[in-house]
Amino acid sequence: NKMKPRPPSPPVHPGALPLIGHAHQFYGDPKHLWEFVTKLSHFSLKSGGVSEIWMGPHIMYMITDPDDFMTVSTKCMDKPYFYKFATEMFQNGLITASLTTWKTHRRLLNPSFNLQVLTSFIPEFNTQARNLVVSLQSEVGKESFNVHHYLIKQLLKTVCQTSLGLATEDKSIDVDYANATEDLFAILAERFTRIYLHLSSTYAWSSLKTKQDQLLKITRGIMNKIIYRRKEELKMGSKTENGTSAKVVKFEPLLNQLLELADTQDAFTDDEIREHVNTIVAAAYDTTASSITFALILLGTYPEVQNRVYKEIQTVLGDEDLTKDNLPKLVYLEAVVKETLRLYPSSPCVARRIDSDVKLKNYTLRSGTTCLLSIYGIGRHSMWGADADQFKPERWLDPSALPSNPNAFCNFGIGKRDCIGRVYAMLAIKTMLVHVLRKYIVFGDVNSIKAQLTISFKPATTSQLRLELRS
Ligand code: HEM
Repeated sequence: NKMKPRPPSPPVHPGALPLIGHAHQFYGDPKHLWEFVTKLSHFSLKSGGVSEIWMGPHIMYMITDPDDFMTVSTKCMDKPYFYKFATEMFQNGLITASLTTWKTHRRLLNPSFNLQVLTSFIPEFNTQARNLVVSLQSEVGKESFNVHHYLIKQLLKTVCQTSLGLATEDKSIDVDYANATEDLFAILAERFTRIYLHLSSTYAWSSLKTKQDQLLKITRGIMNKIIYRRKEELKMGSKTENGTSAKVVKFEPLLNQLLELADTQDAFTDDEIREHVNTIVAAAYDTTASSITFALILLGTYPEVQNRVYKEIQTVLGDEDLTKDNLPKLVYLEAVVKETLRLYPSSPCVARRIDSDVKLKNYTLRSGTTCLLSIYGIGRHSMWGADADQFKPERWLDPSALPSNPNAFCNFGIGKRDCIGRVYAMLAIKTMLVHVLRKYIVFGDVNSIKAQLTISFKPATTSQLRLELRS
């Protein structure tokens, strides 16, 4: 018999039922979803980096091995069927676009995220961080409060500024847009956890779909108005040397860059521009706000780390603003941010469609399945050492103490379909932290925080942080 033996299947997560597989285990609120994802990740880690779960008849693999993570990220660029749930929301935006559209559009968008463009945003990051410090003032000396709430609002404003370049007095993007986007994320997560809503035919009749349509009308309406107005302004030549009609803006916002590409290279339609801006705003503010929240809570839990960050800020910056020259000198702050992301990844799990058999180190993933890549699991892998679960920013200062595997830190994804905003995120996170820590001492206890997963990862506990004025 010359037939090759079938490669072994990865260990199956416990608790599968006939027909529905593990679908019932997904069912629950966002806190439950987070607990379940951590459970799946730990099972995969214990199973040598690959495990299997069944959403009804559909096979999904869970990967927590860095090499296998890299193999899947580079070989498979398309997204699985449940990303399509977000297609109505983001259409041809980078996250949900078809592979063909994605290839051309990613190439066109990459220059908008180069270092020169991003460093031109730093003064705006400083301004927004100062606004955050002012708005936090009312919490000084009070009980523990919901700092994530403040960060969501401030980061949405920041990302909208750099993406849209609205004048300071322009309130086009405000509570309505933020609330609608948050609710849309919650709808996506809820649909994912309810297998009977995976079919578009059943979803079409659900109350969730009705709510989604109403919310989409709001977000589209707001964005369309802004784009239309900007086009008119640019046409009328009110473009200033800053590249925008907004009087005080000193950079070229993303929207203007895209309109220019549309004008000169016929690169995008108006709808596509809206879809890109919408996607980028949504991908940016939520993840970044969560990361800053967890960094502050961790600094509040470990006062000696907070002191060391503060001392570094004093030595490197004194009272100066952040600039492209002094930012790279904040090495301990960078270590704190990376360590926060490693343990509390704001994008803890991404997924790929397996469209042809993929050979991994010990298993072969079958074509027609889905692969979940657990960023959370890689962050807790034993390659980080016996102290993998502990918050120790110092590990980043000693390269010999870090895992030798180049894919160990994969919080922004790996390969061509990685995060286009990784440098943007690092700049924004650091700027916000510097301004807050310079003004306040923060107190928190990370062990008292429950987390939840609604597309991105965030705190579920609302008492998160206390603030005292730094004297
Ligand atoms: C701490 C903050 C952030 C984290 C942890 C994060 C993480 C990620 C990850 C893991 C991916 C890959 C998704 C996948 O493989 O399916 C991704 C994609 C993406 N991110 Fe981020 N991100 C962050 C901030 C940002 C920011 C600030 C922006 C924009 C300014 C952004 C825009 C995007 C976009 C557009 C994609 C899709 C890229 C593509 O498919 O070509 N992200 N992000």
